Amino acid sequence: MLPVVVGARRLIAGLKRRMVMEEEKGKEAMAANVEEEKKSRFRRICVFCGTQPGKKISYQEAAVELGKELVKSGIDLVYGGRSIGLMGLVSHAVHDGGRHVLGVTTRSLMPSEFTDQNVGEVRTVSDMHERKAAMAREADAFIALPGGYGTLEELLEVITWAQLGIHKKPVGLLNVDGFYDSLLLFIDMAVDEGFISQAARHIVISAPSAKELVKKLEKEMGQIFGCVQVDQSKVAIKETFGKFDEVLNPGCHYLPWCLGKQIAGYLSLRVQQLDVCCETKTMDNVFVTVVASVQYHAIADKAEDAFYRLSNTRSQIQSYVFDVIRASVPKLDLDDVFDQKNGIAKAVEDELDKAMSMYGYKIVQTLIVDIVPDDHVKKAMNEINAGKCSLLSKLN
Ligand SMILES: C/C(=C\CNc1ncnc2c1ncn2[C@@H]1O[C@H](COP(=O)(O)O)[C@@H](O)[C@H]1O)CO
Repeated sequence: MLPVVVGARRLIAGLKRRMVMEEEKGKEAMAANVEEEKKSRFRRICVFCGTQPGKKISYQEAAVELGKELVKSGIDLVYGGRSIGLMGLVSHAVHDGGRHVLGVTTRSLMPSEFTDQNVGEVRTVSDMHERKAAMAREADAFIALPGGYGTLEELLEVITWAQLGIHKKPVGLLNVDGFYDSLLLFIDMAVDEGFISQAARHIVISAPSAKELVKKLEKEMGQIFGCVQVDQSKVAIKETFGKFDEVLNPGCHYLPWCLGKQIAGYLSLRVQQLDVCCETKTMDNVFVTVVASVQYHAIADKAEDAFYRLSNTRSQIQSYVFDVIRASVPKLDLDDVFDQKNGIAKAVEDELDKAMSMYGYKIVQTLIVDIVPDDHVKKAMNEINAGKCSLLSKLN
């Protein structure tokens, strides 16, 4: 046979083999995609984020990471429709990964002089209110990446709508590098001050990475469908129409929200530790810092008290420790404080246990882990000790 024909045959056979391999690969990829898509309960997520890229590279990386996570989970995107800042990064990542991108914009936000490289479908609506309503309607959940006023406004609106029962879609904060720490602290403070209820506090779900956040939102979505999972070492507080109903133990529970059932929050039963530094003065006028270490846990049978009666357990424990130490140490000389540290610890523990059991907490152990006298006294004590040592060495 002519060498040209042999070469052509080999080439065709090689091509055929490659085609079969590509087909197999395609099938595997499709199977993997189907597998991935099965993973999410969400069809489409709405992302709010900055029109600016932000100063840290981590913000931009997080936008791309979120886009890729949506693709991996088979979730489409709805967003504000511009291709600038973090908005551009997340929308391109989703589009490049083959998922559908819906940008909702208004004529005023998207004038013809802007030459954004928009991807996917762009829907133009008449005003900003209609735009937000359309984005919310099209999504099964919301995620806020770092951003400015626009992002905050969109985020707070969907949180408020959830609080009012206008929607039942989970709301997540992608807390990149602690960007949203101060907002979360503000929310906790508003809960402590009585402006936000415990139940409404749980509307906001946060995580430092896209993967964790999507997972948490999925879990929350299960809850919205009525299934609640209580993890080991925790109990959940169930309310019916805002009133305490029962304490749920670890496992799976069904809570139909249409009958007013909901989880007001979770309570950890694990032992926790709090170190309290208390400055006080001894009878011989030495300023000392006494460091007490308290181990405590919520009592399962008193979970209702532990959840509702105290807004800040740790600051309450701290106040009791201060009270007992400031009542006992000034009655003792410095040397006696060292000698009687176990007695002081016992007094703190007894007082704490009595007081905290009313609030559903058990004090496991209290130790005085350090007694630090004022610097001048420490120096003087060191000098006295050094003097004693040199005298002893001379005598020997
Ligand atoms: C800043 C510039 C134009 C602003 N144009 C916007 N276009 C589209 N969407 C916007 C715009 N401004 C705010 N949004 C929405 O709010 C979020 C971003 O606002 P932030 O203040 O940057 O956080 C975003 O989710 C949008 O939906 C000049 O080019």
